[in-house]
Amino acid sequence: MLNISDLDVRYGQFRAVQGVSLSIIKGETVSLIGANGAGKSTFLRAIAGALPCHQGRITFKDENITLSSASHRVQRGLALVPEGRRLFSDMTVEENLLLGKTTNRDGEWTLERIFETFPNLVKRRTAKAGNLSGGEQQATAIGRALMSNPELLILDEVSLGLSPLVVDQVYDSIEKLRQTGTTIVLVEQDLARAIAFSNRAVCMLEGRIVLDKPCAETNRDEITQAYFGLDPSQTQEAI
Ligand SMILES: Nc1ncnc2c1ncn2[C@@H]1O[C@H](COP(=O)(O)OP(=O)(O)OP(=O)(O)O)[C@@H](O)[C@H]1O
Repeated sequence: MLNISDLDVRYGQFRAVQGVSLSIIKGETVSLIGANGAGKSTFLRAIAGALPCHQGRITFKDENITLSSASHRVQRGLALVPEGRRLFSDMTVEENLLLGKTTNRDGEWTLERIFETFPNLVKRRTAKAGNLSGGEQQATAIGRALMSNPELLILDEVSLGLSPLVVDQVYDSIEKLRQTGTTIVLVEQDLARAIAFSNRAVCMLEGRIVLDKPCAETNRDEITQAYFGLDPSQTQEAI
C-alpha cells in the first residue's frame, strides 16, 4: 500500500530523517517506536505531505505522491492524526469532525458512525473542543481523520497525556477500525502495548530505522536495545 524509499527530510541543514525505506502492506498495523527526537513525527508528517522531502520517493497505492499536496494524499485515502491533536478549540466537536470531510471518498464513516464508535463524544457533540478532556480530544482528532474515509490511518503519539483507562478506550476504538480493514501506523511509547497491539514494530533512532520486525519475532529487550542504540550486553542497565 505504501512504499517509501531512501527518504530524507531536513530542517535547514539538519537531516531529521536519513535515507529511510519502509513498505507497509494493506491491513497491517505497524507501531513506530523511538525516543524523543528520533524523527518519528517528521517522518510521518512527510508521508502525509505536511513536510517536503529533500530526497527519496513515496508511493501510495502505486501512485508516486512524493510531490503531491497533503490534500491530494487525503483524497487518495491517507490521513494523519497529528501529535497534539491540533483541533480548533473554539469550534464544537461536530464542527471539528465536519472539517475532516474534505473529500468525496466513499466509505462507511459518517458523522453518525463516528458518534457510534466514540460514544464518549455523543454528549459533547456541541461542546467546544477546547473544553474537552484529553481522551475526548483524541477521539475527536481520530474521528476527524476518519471523516475522510482513509485506507491508511497514521496516528502520532496516540496515548500522549492520557490516563491508562482512557488509553484503553482509545485503543478499543482503534481495534474497531482495524476490524474494518483500515491499515494503521501508530506511534506508541508503551513498548508492551505496541508489541501486543501491532503486527509489526519499527524502531527509529537518530533519523534512521534501526529495527523492523514482525512483533511475533521480536521482544521488549530487542526493541529496547534498538531504541537506545545499545549493545545487547548493556540492555539490562538501560532498563
Ligand atoms: N521545526 C523544526 N525545526 C528544526 N528542527 C526540528 C523541527 N522539528 C523537529 N526538529 C528536530 O528534528 C528531530 C526529529 O524530531 P521529531 O519531532 O520528528 O522526533 P520525534 O521522534 O517525533 O520526537 P517526539 O517524540 O519528541 O515528537 C529532533 O532533533 C528535533 O529537534
